[in-house]
Amino acid sequence: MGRGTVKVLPWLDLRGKLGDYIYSGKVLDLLVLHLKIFPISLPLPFFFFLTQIFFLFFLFFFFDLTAQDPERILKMVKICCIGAGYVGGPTMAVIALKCPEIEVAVVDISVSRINAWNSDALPIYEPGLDEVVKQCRGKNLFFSTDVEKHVSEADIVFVSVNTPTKTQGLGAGKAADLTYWESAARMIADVSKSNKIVVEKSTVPVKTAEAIEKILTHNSKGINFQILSNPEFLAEGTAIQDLFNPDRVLIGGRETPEGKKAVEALRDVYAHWVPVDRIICTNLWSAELSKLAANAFLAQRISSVNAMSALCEATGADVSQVSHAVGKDTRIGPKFLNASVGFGGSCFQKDILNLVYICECNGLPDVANYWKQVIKVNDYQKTRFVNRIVSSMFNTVSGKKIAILGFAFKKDTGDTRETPAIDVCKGLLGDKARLSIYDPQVNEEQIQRDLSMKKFDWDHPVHLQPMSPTSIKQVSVVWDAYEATKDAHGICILTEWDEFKTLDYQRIYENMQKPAFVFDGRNIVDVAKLREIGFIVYSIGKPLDQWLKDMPAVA
Ligand SMILES: NC(=O)C1=CN([C@@H]2O[C@H](COP(=O)(O)OP(=O)(O)OC[C@H]3O[C@@H](n4cnc5c(N)ncnc54)[C@H](O)[C@@H]3O)[C@@H](O)[C@H]2O)C=CC1
Ligand SMILES: O=C(O)[C@H]1O[C@H](OP(=O)(O)OP(=O)(O)OC[C@H]2O[C@@H](n3ccc(=O)[nH]c3=O)[C@H](O)[C@@H]2O)[C@H](O)[C@@H](O)[C@@H]1O
Repeated sequence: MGRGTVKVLPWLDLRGKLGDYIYSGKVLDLLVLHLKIFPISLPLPFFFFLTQIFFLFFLFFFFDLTAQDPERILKMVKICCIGAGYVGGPTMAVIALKCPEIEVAVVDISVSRINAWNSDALPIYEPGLDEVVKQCRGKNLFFSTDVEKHVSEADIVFVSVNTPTKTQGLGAGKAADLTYWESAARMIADVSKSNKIVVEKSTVPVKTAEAIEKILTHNSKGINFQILSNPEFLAEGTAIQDLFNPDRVLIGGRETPEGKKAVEALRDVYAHWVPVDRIICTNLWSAELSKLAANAFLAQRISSVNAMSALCEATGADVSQVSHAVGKDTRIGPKFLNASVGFGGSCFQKDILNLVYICECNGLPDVANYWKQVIKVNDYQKTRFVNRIVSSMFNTVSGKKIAILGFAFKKDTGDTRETPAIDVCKGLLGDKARLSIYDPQVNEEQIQRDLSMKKFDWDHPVHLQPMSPTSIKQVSVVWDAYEATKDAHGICILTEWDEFKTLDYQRIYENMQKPAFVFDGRNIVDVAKLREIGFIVYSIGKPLDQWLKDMPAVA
């Protein structure tokens, strides 16, 4: 490998591109490039032949490509990623697409997941993913359960396994459970016969690299392992876009000559499509902590705006107007200021709990308490939403049908991990409501499983999760918003799917019990229009109907 020094100047960047064409055998592309540079040669075959020869000489001798990259010519670089999940799958597919000369194997202990990756129905729904996988699968992208074989053959091993919150023992409810990480590290040490770069892709506590280094070096049989931290910042629903055009790529490594070489090698992979000024190289601990910090900052913005939404309802202000005015300040910026029923997803809560635990372990209880508040406000927001529903429906929803529109934690994903819908549904079921749930990407089995699973149990490999949870009788799952809302007393919008904006609310109103309520947890409906139809509308952080003012919710 080794275009590490190559990307600094534009003409050297061109050399990199030419090198890629040569190494990946794209002879036709090379000829096209040649014609672009010497268009005059097309009608003159002899001149074309001469300039082609000149062009190749120019490449090999002037730019001295062979001397720069002897290893790349002799040996195709192999990457293996342990963990074919929401991060491992899309990230490796994009690396395979952007680096045709690199062979990428994604491995997992879950047979069903790997089978799905090898089928037409991929195991995760992510816009644009299908096309990327289809372009590379079977060429330089492979999905396999033969974990050991692919790890032993790889030059770079990414580890992208689950890092759930511990549910038992020391640090239960906060600390990260590194069981899967540790078992992956021990397996790497066991099967390796050549030097490797091991990359932390999972989100891990600060100093995990040190622990992993110890496991690897104590079991290494003389093999050299370099550990890098390369946290992932993609968001679900926009993963492919985020991977194609990341705000930054972060690589942390040891500040030794070997560590720096390893950082350079990984930087070379990303440099195939990410501009070098967006590839940030730091020490290991900064990279590990930056990931936790980034998620904590993002979640904090949502809790801040959600806290404001409660104040808006109390005062008659409109949270969307407040967010807009605040976000116009260029120091604050407009993103991530949408009030909601609460943030969900597999990482925000888990990573903040992890951060809190690290602060406590480092004797910083005040810092820990500061971050804990972000989660407390999130829980408050979900409880507040449920209380608002129950109190406005005469303080009881017992036996009433409530339509739940949207169950995924955000639009454009089928992921339900830590979705606020779970807590809202559980709250309503606790008050004996009957729920009719519709989400365009989440099926009944998943919803029943989510509503019966214990907190944090979801974050384990699929085959280690409870197999057949008892299904909840008061919950039905339907495949149409109109079916879900038929004869319902109220509607809760819990995911901001675009299709919920354009439903025929007049038709829905006519088929509902009266008074008919809409509780919009995502601020996507046209409140004035719905009120005109006859609905009593609650929209997070918006001025309240007289009805709602008369029935205050106790948070
Ligand atoms: N989901 C997301 O959007 C993001 C997640 N992350 C982090 O990335 C890591 C992975 O997250 P996801 O991909 O969402 O999880 P996931 O649950 O979708 O995937 C993890 C995969 O690892 C496999 N696995 C576990 N132990 C294994 C072992 N020893 N050998 C082989 N395979 C094994 C599991 O079967 C599972 O398929 C977590 O640390 C998470 O915090 C980081 C950024 C974004
Ligand atoms: O570490 C991770 O797992 C990832 O977590 C988040 O990505 P993700 O959880 O996929 O989705 P987000 O777009 O961040 O949304 C998280 C939650 O916050 C909610 N949200 C988001 C933005 C907003 O303004 N308001 C709001 O309520 C969303 O609806 C969703 O429930 C981060 O955005 C990623 O950078 C990070 O890599």
